[in-house]
Amino acid sequence: MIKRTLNDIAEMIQIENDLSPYGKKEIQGVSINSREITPGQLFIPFKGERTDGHQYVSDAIEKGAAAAFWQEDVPNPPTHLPIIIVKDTLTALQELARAYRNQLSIKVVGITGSNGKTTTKDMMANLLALKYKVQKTEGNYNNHIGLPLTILALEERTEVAVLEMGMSGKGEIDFLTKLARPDATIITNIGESHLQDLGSREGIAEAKLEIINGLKSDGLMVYMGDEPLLRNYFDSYEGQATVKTFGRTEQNDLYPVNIQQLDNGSKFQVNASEVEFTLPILGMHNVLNALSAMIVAQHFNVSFAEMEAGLVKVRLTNMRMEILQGQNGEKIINDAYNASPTSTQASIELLANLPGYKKKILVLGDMLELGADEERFHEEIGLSICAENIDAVFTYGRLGHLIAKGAKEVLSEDRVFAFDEKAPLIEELKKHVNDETIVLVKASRGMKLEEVVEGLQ
Ligand SMILES: CC(=O)N[C@H]1[C@@H](OP(=O)(O)OP(=O)(O)OC[C@H]2O[C@@H](n3ccc(=O)[nH]c3=O)[C@H](O)[C@@H]2O)O[C@H](CO)[C@@H](O)[C@@H]1O[C@H](C)C(=O)N[C@@H](C)C(=O)N[C@H](CCC(=O)N[C@@H](CCC[C@@H](N)C(=O)O)C(=O)O)C(=O)O
Ligand SMILES: Nc1ncnc2c1ncn2[C@@H]1O[C@H](COP(=O)(O)OP(=O)(O)OP(=O)(O)O)[C@@H](O)[C@H]1O
Ligand SMILES: C[C@@H](N)C(=O)N[C@H](C)C(=O)O
Repeated sequence: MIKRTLNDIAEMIQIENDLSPYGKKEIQGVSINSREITPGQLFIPFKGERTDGHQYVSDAIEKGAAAAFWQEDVPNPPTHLPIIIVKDTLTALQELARAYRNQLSIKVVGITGSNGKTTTKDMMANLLALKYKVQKTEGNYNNHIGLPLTILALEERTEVAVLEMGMSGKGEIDFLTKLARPDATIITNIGESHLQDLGSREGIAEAKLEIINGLKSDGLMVYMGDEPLLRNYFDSYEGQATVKTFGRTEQNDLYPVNIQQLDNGSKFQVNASEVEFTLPILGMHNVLNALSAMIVAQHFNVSFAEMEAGLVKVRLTNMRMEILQGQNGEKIINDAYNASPTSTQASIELLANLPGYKKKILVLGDMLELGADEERFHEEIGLSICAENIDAVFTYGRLGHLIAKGAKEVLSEDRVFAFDEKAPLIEELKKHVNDETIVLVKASRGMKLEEVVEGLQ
């Protein structure tokens, strides 16, 4: 984590404060939450939806914070305390992170895409940790606040930082990538996430492609080559970066062969090696996520034989294809972190192809932020369900009724159940599960469908 004096920090964010007598006081790390302060940190207050962090500056320092920022338009700064007056605390956080990143002799991998950023980040970190001291985005800290916090948590001796870059609007990735200045970048896919804000998949692709704006000129750009919106862009790309593709088809630089679906993951080989890889994470989409990380790992001189050891140890951030056990002996795939049409289709494909279960049940909730076509997207999900592979569908939420409507076109009505409340859904679902059943649970973050998973356990 960042360790600098207050004088250093004033210089790094280019402000002129008389910090005496505190100028030589050193901070260790940064926090935006006084409830989580650890000794020596710099506390950065934000005006939030529920309260203003400036109310907690004195409290933070009493709890051991070494110093705090204070936004100049907030009255009554506690001048008797070690504080740095700034024009805007968010900008100060971001510029401190930018300056710190530029002082570090570190390689950076930036990962974006509609789906799979967090998963790919976890896989990437595992592969690079075989050879390097690696730090990565924790959880989903991937935006204009989370990414700067992640950078400021980097140790001076860290060799590679794996940073997740999220967005829900144009210009957001451009800001993040120019701050992080990555040496390698990945675009996992182009789905429909945040379509409401971006207007079209073309708009989503344009926003994701901003990641190349911060890529080092001799850097590596890796993208999902089966996506026409990306391939069309790179077919006329004239930049100096090395461009590599991954995907299902042989048009890509790296693609999987001899894929075996296991009950807890996949075995596969790739076109560029004889090594057989085992990925203890379900789903073909996660094989693709692994391929993107493997291309970057190869760029960092990690061998395929070493990658085999790295992939077999991958453990994902929770609620992504998390395999759990229910009260009645059923297996549960908790994939409830988030959902869009692309990620939901990937999960339905996974469940349909999973060997070893007599009964397979889908529990699907609303997919949010999809814009004007949201109802069509949900009905199409229902229509896509294959009656031969899926035994029952339970839906939750207003838009879940549209999934049910589509599902009833392909499954008999007695195999489709739509609910507006979680408790009755859980009660009915328990009647349908036993030790030969597997249940997959998926919806957007805002639906909190993990509460259904908890109801089964
Ligand atoms: C600034 C902050 O901390 N926000 C979080 C806070 O929000 P809220 O406004 O409710 O804060 P409060 O009013 O409660 O408090 C104000 C501040 O005061 C501090 N404080 C309060 C009380 C106290 O006793 N002491 C205090 O110090 C407090 O800490 C505040 O700083 O709480 C919300 C609920 O927990 C958080 O959600 C909110 O976090 C915001 C959203 C945030 O951006 N956090 C980042 C660190 C982050 O990276 N969060 C990720 C999610 C990122 C994300 O959604 N990514 C998108 C893509 C990017 C979209 C982009 N357009 C965007 O807007 O994000 C994606 O799809 O992945 C995470 O948490 O997982
Ligand atoms: N390559 C992929 N293609 C389609 N769906 C995917 C892919 N990778 C992951 N998913 C699905 O997306 C869900 C979210 O995965 P993950 O958290 O890694 O993505 P993310 O991009 O970080 O998501 P978010 O933007 O919501 O934070 C997973 O539970 C999985 O269902
Ligand atoms: C908060 C934003 N990153 C997100 O995940 N939106 C989804 C669609 C949700 O809120 O469920």
